[in-house]
Amino acid sequence: MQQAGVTTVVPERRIHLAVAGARDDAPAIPATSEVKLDIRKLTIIYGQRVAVRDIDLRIPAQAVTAIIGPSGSGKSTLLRALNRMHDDVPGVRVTGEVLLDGQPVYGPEVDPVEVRRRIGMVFQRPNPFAKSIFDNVAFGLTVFGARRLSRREVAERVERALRQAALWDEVKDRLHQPATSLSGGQQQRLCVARALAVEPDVVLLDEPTSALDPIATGRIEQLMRELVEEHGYTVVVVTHNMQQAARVSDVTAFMTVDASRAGTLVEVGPTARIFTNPQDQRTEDYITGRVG
Ligand SMILES: Nc1ncnc2c1ncn2[C@@H]1O[C@H](COP(=O)(O)OP(=O)(O)OP(=O)(O)O)[C@@H](O)[C@H]1O
Repeated sequence: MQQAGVTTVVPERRIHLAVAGARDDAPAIPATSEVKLDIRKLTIIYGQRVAVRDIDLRIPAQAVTAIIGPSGSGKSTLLRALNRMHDDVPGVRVTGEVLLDGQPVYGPEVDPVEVRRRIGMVFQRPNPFAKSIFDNVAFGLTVFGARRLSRREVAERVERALRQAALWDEVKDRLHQPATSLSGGQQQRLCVARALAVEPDVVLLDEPTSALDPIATGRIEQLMRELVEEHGYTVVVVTHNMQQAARVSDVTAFMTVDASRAGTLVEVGPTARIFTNPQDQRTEDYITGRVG
């Protein structure tokens, strides 16, 4: 991971982005790159209020996509719509389409539980259950499991998920201790492991480091890259932290609030381009700290 800041030219002006390590080594997303999630005309309404309007966004497979934007621009609302987290909230209406590998996530015959197995989620604050480390990771295997796994299969899945979440070495000798005995950063990696145990395709992370110190934050950032580069997951992360978006993501989507206070997507593109040569004035104003 690069750590240096980048000085760059944004139309006719030199701006030192207060962005450590923008991923200028990241390849541009080729036009043919596989689309994992295809979001079409997605609108999300809370009661009478449109929170997010007409979002068209394609999330590439096996890449980290960051969603950035000011508070209230609907980043979390959009993220939650991707795996139907709004289904159980009264008064929330979602229109438009989300396709996962070309298949509608909101189709009438689609089981939302299966959607959530394929699209896992990690929240802002680590939220382990009041159970052991092992049982936290094994939990989803009982909820989502199509068939009952043997004890050995469960143990193998738990170990694999903990390894992928870069936590195995720290917990392998204390798997039956309470999850609450872990540090905040370890708890957050445990939550990642819990999401991975059911073998999803996509991992959504909603401000996953906002409650963590810089070292634990760095570990989660590194983990996001490993999930993509070593294990082939598709990662979507909502973050307030532009340095984080620049460090970890391949693609950045910038959202803002329109005149009617609905969240809209302003632009999306390879992260290096968004941070060095944004096409829209609103993006430039945000990344250079003039608004936000
Ligand atoms: N459950 C809810 N009921 C009603 N309105 C909501 C609900 N959740 C969010 N909103 C509203 O929807 C809008 C978008 O909120 P959201 O949390 O998605 O934005 P955000 O960009 O993620 O903000 P932040 O960066 O502050 O987390 C806000 O105006 C918010 O008040």
